[in-house]
Amino acid sequence: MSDAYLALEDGRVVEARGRVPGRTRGELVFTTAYTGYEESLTDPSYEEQVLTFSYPLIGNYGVRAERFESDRVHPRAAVAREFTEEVVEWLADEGVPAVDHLDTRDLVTSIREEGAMKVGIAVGEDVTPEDAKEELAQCKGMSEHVDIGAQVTTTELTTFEGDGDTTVALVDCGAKGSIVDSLVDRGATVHVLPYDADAEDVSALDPDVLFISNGPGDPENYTATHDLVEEFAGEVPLAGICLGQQIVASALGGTTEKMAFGHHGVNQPVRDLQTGKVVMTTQNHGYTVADPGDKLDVTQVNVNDDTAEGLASEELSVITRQYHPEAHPGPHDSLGFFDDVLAMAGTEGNEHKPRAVASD
Ligand SMILES: NC(=O)CC[C@H](N)C(=O)O
Repeated sequence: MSDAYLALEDGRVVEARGRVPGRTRGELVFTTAYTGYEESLTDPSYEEQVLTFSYPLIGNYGVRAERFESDRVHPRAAVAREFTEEVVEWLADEGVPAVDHLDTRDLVTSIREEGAMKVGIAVGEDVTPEDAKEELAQCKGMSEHVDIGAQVTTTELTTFEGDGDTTVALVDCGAKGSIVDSLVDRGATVHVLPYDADAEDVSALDPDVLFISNGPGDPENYTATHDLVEEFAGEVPLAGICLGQQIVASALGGTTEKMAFGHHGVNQPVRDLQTGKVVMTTQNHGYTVADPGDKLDVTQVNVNDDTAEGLASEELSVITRQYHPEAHPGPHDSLGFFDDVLAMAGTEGNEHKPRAVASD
């Protein structure tokens, strides 16, 4: 008997050590990031997912709130080979079930071979495999969370003042805090809007850039955000990261699709098609732009699988990234993206010198 069971969609039930009790379910994904567990666990993009760490020891440098990317832990549960006590206390405070002492390498291999799969989790003294199977039976597919943006967005307009003269309207579909920081660091004033903001809300801000954030779930479900992109394309420069790239592409005539298990890690190589330069990037996504349509050009591709990593339109003033140029966690190779966004706005930021060694 064990005090923790994972019921997988492929029919297996895996035993583990229970670290934080609870019963839950979600799409089982993994990250190969070997640092940044605080940033990953507080990334709203993981909403409704169960996050498995391929790196064996999670918590070896403590837990500090200043590294958090949002105000709470977003995965429905956390899985690792070993969690430290400090991480267990943090997850317990947040009410997030956690398990360890299982073969996470085997779990990651299964996800790689069979694709991201649903999982039911039951943790506690008297749990049984049937409890985990009951959770699995209730688990929705990611695309079935049709209003997932409501679970992660800001409830009201929030402004972060910069000392330059660029105004950015950022639509919060589950934005990581370091995206806002990266813009404010460069002098922009960032108005963070709810994911379902309408055209009047944006026009009232008279922004130099409309920026669509990262976020969880299927990009096709963000209908209000699609409408904003369609409304302002060609009127206001557009930028987007991860989910933002997917929504912009879809709203401008492209298509998106679900990947087998996505890209979740901090060492994904991306090549710029113009310069040929390769940068290492942080990635966390399970959907991708299958076809950018005829209004956007692919400017950067993933070296491993040729998926679209950067899109642009000079005519419409659009620049988007599938990866996370803000890092947090991961390499700073692509922080220059934020300078490019402000340059596209045609205004001057502050004298900030990008922290990155090289921009993408
Ligand atoms: N980090 C993100 O913005 C993720 C985008 C989208 N939910 C995906 O999984 O592809």
